Amino acid sequence: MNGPNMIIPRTGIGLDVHAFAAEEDPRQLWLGGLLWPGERGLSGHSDGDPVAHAAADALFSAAGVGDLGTHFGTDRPEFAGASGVTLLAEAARIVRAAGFDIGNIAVQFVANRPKFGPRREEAQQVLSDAAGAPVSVTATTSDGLGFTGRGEGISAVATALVYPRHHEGIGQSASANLER
Ligand SMILES: Nc1ccn([C@@H]2O[C@H](COP(=O)(O)O)[C@@H](O)[C@H]2O)c(=O)n1
Ligand SMILES: C[C@@]1(CO)OP(=O)(O)OP(=O)(O)OC[C@H]1O
Repeated sequence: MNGPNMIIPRTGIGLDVHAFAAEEDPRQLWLGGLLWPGERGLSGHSDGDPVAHAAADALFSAAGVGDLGTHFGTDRPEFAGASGVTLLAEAARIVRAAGFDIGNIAVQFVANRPKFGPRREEAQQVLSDAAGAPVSVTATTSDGLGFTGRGEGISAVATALVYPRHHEGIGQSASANLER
């Protein structure tokens, strides 16, 4: 039952896909907030980190304050080459400014490589520091199927849980608080 003083958490979802850059392109791979030396880079306006981007989009979705394009559009030259960690930290700042606290973020990416397991703790630490809340990351292959199976790109999906810091009028004030 929803009492007048009950805090109702909100979930959000984010999905991001980046294609691998051409083989001759010197872009480096950024994934889960980490640099992966020797791995082929992903294309993108920013550093192309789908894990960080999906996490940021899940936060925006949970707070109901738009999405990645709303806040970090590709028409904004200041985000060219931007680090996914920086975008996630900025997304968390925006969501908190809109009146929400962040419970957690969970991300799963789909790729044949890099092999993520050995660097999971490192990635989770970097992303959790950026979000100021626990971020967990899991990885899977698509069993050789689809664009991820063919090694054409990497996809990531994320969920986030946020909850309003103050109960009153949060539905109306989320956008207004963004301006403050
Ligand atoms: N890039 C990846 C992909 C997967 N893993 C780990 O391997 C496990 C098995 O993958 P399946 O595709 O067969 O589910 C998976 O659960 C991950 O632990 C990985 O580290 N890096
Ligand atoms: C992050 C932004 C902005 O630099 O660019 P991309 O790196 O291309 O990433 P995408 O996931 O397509 O999201 C759009 C933009 O907000």
